[in-house]
Amino acid sequence: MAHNNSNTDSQPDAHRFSAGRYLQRWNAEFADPAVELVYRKQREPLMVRQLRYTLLLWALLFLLFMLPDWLALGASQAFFWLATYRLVFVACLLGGVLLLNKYPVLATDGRLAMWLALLGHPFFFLYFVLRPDVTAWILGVIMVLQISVFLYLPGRVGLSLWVALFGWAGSLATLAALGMGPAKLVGVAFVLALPAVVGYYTALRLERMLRGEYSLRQQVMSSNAELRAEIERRKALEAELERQATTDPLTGLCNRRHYEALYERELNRCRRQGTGLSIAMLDLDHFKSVNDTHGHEVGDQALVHTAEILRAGLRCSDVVGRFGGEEFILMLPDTPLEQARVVVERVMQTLRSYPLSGVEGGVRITATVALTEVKDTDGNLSDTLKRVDVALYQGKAAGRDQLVLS
Ligand SMILES: Nc1nc2c(ncn2[C@@H]2O[C@H](COP(=O)(O)OP(=O)(O)OP(=O)(O)O)[C@@H](O)[C@H]2O)c(=O)[nH]1
Repeated sequence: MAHNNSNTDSQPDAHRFSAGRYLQRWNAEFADPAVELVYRKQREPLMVRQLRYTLLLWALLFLLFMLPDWLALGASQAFFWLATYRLVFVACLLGGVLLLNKYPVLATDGRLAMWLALLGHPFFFLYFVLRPDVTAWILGVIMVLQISVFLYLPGRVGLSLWVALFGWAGSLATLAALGMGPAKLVGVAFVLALPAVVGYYTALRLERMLRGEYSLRQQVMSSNAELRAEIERRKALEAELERQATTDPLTGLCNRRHYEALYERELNRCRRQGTGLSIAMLDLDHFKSVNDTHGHEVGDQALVHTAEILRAGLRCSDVVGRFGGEEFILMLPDTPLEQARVVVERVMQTLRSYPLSGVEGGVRITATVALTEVKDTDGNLSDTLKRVDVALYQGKAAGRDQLVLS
């Protein structure tokens, strides 16, 4: 497979990870290098810890095994060479730990561990030369090493394979150089190959499992993110639908349906608390001529302008609505008629004082307003509005731009 886009974000697309399908067969690494890098980055802290312990353990074992050397070889030249190799190699291992602390990426990159493992192997080849009496033991140790290279080096099966091949070939070459016969060499080749093969396939399965599990986790996380985004989108859509269902699209004020619901709620509350609820109907004067003179668009602007003045001139708890046309309705909870009158007169005055700008000469707007306080006999909004309509009609007939109480 080939992916062209190299995404190094911490969460690459889910479809790039369909449950390990994109793992390379021979080393169980992601075929997409970008995905492989992201995966290694995520494992880095754990791998650094593990590799640090492994290197320190190797260093300790290398030092400890100096004791059997001493017991077998005493203060001989062979001991000196082996001890020197041990000390140099231990120094390299400790250097590796220091490098690892400074560059944590070396843990998952795998090459530091590979070079250290390659450096450690010739020690055993030297052992073959200096201790021919314990060849079988050395072969045993190398077999353990073959497996441990796969199990303890960080998840780069491909690199571990090189180390195992080097140990296998180096051991055979050394033993051949020391005069081992072909029959024995073939036997040793098989014996040494066995742990390498077992180690390789075990590590391959382990790495495949780890990356497969990582892939699944990424898919789940990505699906969750998509789900969350979809939920957010639907919530926004619902809110928008709700807004459209309850507001007048031109002015953003409450529409009639919503207004009636709010009226019910406020009326019940005001009756319970014994406070007055006043309702005013505001009808713009000669609005037809605004449209006729300046055009429908300016007429719309005048409606928006009026809505802004109404909203700004009232309390937050007051409710302004537009029932269509050039009619606005004001609901003033907890406000008896006399107080409402003051408020409405103030709003009418503001309307008079602020003509619609942006049009040559401005558009002067006035309104006729009918105001009433909801009575106990009013069953619903229509009952109240009937009274208001009559008052409004009277206001219009009486010359407009005036407030009529009913
Ligand atoms: N621009 C615009 N005009 C509207 C809208 N709704 C209603 N109108 C206009 O408002 C005008 C209302 O006219 P009329 O009912 O005669 O009332 P008026 O001209 O204000 O006269 P009076 O109320 O008697 O003072 C009509 O020309 C409608 O077309 C709207 O949403 N936008």
